[in-house]
Amino acid sequence: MPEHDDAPLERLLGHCAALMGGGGEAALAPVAARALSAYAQLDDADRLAFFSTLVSEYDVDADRVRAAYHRWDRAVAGGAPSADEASRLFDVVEPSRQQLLRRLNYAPDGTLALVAMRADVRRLLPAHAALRPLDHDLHHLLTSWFNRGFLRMSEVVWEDSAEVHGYLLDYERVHPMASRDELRRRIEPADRRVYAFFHPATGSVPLVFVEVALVQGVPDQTAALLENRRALDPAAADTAALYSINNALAGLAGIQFGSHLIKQVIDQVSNELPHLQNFVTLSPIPGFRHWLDAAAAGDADLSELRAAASDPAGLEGDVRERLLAAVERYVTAEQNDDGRPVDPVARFHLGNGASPWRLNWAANSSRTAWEQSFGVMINYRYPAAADAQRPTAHPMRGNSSMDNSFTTVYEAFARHAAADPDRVLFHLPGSGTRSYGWTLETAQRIAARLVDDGVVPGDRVAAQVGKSPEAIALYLATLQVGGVFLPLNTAYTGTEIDYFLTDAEPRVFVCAVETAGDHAHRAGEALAIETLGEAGEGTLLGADRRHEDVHPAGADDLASILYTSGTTGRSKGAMLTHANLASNCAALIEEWRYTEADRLIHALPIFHIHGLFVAANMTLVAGASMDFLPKFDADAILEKMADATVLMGVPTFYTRLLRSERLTPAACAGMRLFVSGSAPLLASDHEAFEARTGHAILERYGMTETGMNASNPYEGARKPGTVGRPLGGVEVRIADRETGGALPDGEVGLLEVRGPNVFAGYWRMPEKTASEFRSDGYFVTGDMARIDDDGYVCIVGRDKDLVISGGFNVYPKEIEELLDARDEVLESAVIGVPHPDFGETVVAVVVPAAGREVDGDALLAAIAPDLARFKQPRAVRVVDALPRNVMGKVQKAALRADYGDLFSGASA
Ligand SMILES: CC(C)(COP(=O)(O)OP(=O)(O)OC[C@H]1O[C@@H](n2cnc3c(N)ncnc32)[C@H](O)[C@@H]1OP(=O)(O)O)[C@@H](O)C(=O)NCCC(=O)NCCSC(=O)CC(=O)O
Repeated sequence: MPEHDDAPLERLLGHCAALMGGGGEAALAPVAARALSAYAQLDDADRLAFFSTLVSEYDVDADRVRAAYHRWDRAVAGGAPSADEASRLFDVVEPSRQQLLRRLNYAPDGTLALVAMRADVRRLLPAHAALRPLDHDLHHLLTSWFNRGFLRMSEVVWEDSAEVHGYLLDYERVHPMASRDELRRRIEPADRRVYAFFHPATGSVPLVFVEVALVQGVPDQTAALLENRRALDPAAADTAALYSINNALAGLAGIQFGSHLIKQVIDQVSNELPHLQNFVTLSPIPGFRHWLDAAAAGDADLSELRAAASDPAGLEGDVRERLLAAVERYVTAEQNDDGRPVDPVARFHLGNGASPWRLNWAANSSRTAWEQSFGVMINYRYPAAADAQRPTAHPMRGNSSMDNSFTTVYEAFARHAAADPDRVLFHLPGSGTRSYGWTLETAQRIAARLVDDGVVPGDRVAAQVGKSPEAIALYLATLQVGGVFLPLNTAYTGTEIDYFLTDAEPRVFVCAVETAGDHAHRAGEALAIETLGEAGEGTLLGADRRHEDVHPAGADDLASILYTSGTTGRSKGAMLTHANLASNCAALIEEWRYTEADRLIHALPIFHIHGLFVAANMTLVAGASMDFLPKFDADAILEKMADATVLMGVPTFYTRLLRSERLTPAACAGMRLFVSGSAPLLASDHEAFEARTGHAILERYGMTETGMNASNPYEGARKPGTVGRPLGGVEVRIADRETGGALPDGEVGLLEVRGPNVFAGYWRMPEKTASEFRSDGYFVTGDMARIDDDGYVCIVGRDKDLVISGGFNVYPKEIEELLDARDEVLESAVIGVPHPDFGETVVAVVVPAAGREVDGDALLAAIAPDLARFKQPRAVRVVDALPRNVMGKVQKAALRADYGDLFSGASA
C-alpha cells in the first residue's frame, strides 16, 4: 500500500499514545483534535485495525487488577478496608480505552465525532464480533454524556437554518422526503409541527425529532398525512398524530433518552391546544413479516397463512382477518426473554406508556411497509397531558374502532326528553314523579356547574351521593359535557375515598351534604368539591343557568370508570366507553323486550353496573319509567308490583322476597319479568320462586369489566343454575386454564368474552390490562364455566380469589393486608363462606403474633375505619397456623371446608 494511505492510522495511534501519556486538558485538546482528524481519513480496513488495537492494547491490565484486588482483599480480611483500596480496584477494572475515549472528547466537536465512531463500530460489528467490548465502552460513555437532562426540545420552524433543515431531510427514515418542498409541507402549515431534541455537545444536529399532524379522527392512512392538502384549522382538530419519530444518529442506537421525550411533545401540543382529545401514532410494524417467516416454521396455521398471504391478490376476507389477528398477536403478545415486545417500535411506544389501539389495513402503500407488514400500520395511543391517562385498550382489528355511527345513552335519553318532556321517568316513594323534561333541565343546570368547575371532556367527575333523581341527572350531566362518571359506593370510608380520588384525579368530587365537612380538606386547585343531598339540596344545583351544549362523544371515548376491588389489594378502575354502554344497553333492551311501556322497580344502588348501566340506562334509552326506591325493602317492592312490570335485583332480593308471606301469584300478576344477576342465584330459590309466583326468574351474567355477557332467554327455557346464552354481539369461549387453548362444549375451563361490551382497560394499569386479555382480544373473566348441550353457559366457580356478598365484590387481599398490618397479627387468610342472606359472607382466619392474643371484636373494630361495612368480616377465627400446601401457599379451600357452615344456622 502507498505510504500516505498508512499514515493516518499510524498518526492516529501515535496521538492516542500521546493522549494516554498525560498532561492537562488544555495541552491534550489539540492532540485529541489531531487524532480525530486522522481518524476521519481512515478507510474501513484502517478503522477495523484501529478498533482492534483499542480492544487488544487498551484493555484492562490483568496484573494491575489482580494486585489491586489482593490489596483490597487483604484490607477486608484485616477488618480495615479503606476507601482507597476500593477506588483503586474500581479504577483498574476499567479498560484504559475508556480513558482514551474521554480524552478524545477534549477535541472541539469531539462528542459528535465519537458518536460517528460508534456508528462505524456498529456497522462493522456484525462481521467482527471481537469489537463488542469497544461498542460496550462507547455505549457506556455515551449513555452518561447523553443523559436526558441535557436535551432541549424546540419546534423546528421554516425560518430555522438550512443546516437544521438539511439534517431533517437526511435523517428522516420513516417517511423519507424527496425535496425541501416536501419538508416545508411538514413544517409550515398550521396543522403540522416538527419537534426536535438537541444536545449542547452536538449543536444543531437534532438527536430525535417527532413530526405531528393535527387532524380530525384517528388517522388510518399515511398518504392522507403526507399529501399536499389545505391546512386544517387547529381549532377544528381533535387528534394529534405523531406520524414520524426518528433517531437521527446511528451512533446513539440503544442509548435510552428516557421515556419523557414523547410525553414532552404531547405536553407541548396539548398546552397549546387543550381541546385535543387523542394523542396517537400511526406507526410501522417493522418486524412482523420477519417474525411470521420464523414463526411459520413451527406453526402449521401460521405457515398456511404465510403461504396464503404471499399472493397480494389473495389478501381479502378470511386471509386478511387472520393476518390482522397474527399482527395483533405479534404486537401485543410476542415478547423477548426480558418480557418486552419483540417489535422494536412496539417496544418503544409501549415502554413509553402508550397502548396499542387499532390496526389499519392497507395503511401504507410503500414497498417498505409492504415488506415489513403487508402495508398494515398501527395506532398507538398515548395518555393526554392534562388527562394523564386516556383509555388504554387492546387493539381493535380492522379500521373499525372509531365508528361514530351510534347513539349514546345520553343522546337517546335527550331525544325522549325533547319529544315528550312530560313523560314520567321517576316514580318516587309517596306519589311524586319526575319527568324526562325535568331530568333534562336538571342535568343542564348541573352541567353548567360542572363547566364552571372547569370540567372539560375527558375529566373525571366522582360522586359519592345517595340515591335520587338528581344523582341520575348528575350522571347524565357528566356525559353531556364529555366527562367521565366515577360513581362511588356510599359505604366507602375516608381511607377508601382517598385512594380513589388520588388514583382517578377527578376534576370534581360530589359528596353528600352531611359529609361535606369530612371532605373539605380535599378541595383545591385541582379538585372542586360539590354537595348533593337525597332531596336535591346542596351546591351542585347552585347554577342559575343551563348549559345546553352537548359534547359529541366518540364511540371509544370514556363514559365511566367503575372501581372493582383488586386481587392485589389495589382497586382497579374499569374504563367503560360510550360504545360499551350503548351497545350493551341495546342488546339487553332487545333480549328482554324492554319498551317505553315498562315500569321498572329500581331498588338497587346506582353506583354499580347493575343499578346504573343495566337498570337505569335501559330505562333512559327505552323511554320507560322506574319506581325509584332508595334501597331494598321487601314490602315496598311488593307494593310497587301492583303498577310495575319488571324487577331487577341481586339474589338476596329474591331470597328475602321469598321470606315474605305477601309474595303470591296475585301480588305478581301485573309483572312480566324478574331478573337476577351480580351473584349466583341458588337453583332452589329459582324453583321456589317459580312455585310461589308462577314466574321463572331470568338469570343473566355480567361483570363490571364487561357489562352483561349472557342471559337466559325471554322466550324459551330459563334454566336454573345457568346464565343462558351470549347476548347479541358477544362472543364467549371456554379456555384451558393453563394453556389458554379453546375447550370443547361440556368441558370446564376459564370463561372468556369478546365483544363491543368489553371495557377499554384498567385505568392507569396497562400491564394489568394486558395480562387480562388474550392476544385475540378475549377478556379473561376469571370465572370457571362450561357450555351445555343447548349452548347455555353454566358458571361453576371462580378462578379469582373473590367473595361476592349480597352482590358486592370483595377481594380478600385488601382485608388481609389490613389485618396483617396489625401488631397482634402474624398472618391472616380471608375467605368467603355461604350465608343465608348475602349468598356469601366474609370470614377472617387469623394467626396471632408470637406472645400476643387476638380478640376478634377488637381486631374488627381496629380495621373498620378503613373498610366499607360490606367488606368487613362477619366472623374472626383464631388459629395456630394456616393450612399450607407443599409450595407454602395457603389452602383456602381447606379453610372454606372448615368454616363453611359457620352461618348455616344463622337467620338473616
Ligand atoms: C343485598 C342488599 C340489598 C343488602 O342491603 P341492605 O341495606 O338491605 O342490608 P341490611 O339493611 O340488611 O344491612 C345489614 C348489614 O349488612 C351491611 N350490608 C349491606 N349490604 C351488604 C352486603 N351486600 N354484604 C355485606 N354486608 C352488607 C349493612 O351495612 C348492615 O351492616 P350493620 O350490620 O353494620 O348494620 C344490598 O347490599 C344491595 O342492594 N346489594 C346490591 C349490590 C349491587 O348492586 N351489586 C351489583 C354490582 S354490579 C355486578 O356485580 C355486575 C353484574 O351485575 O353482573
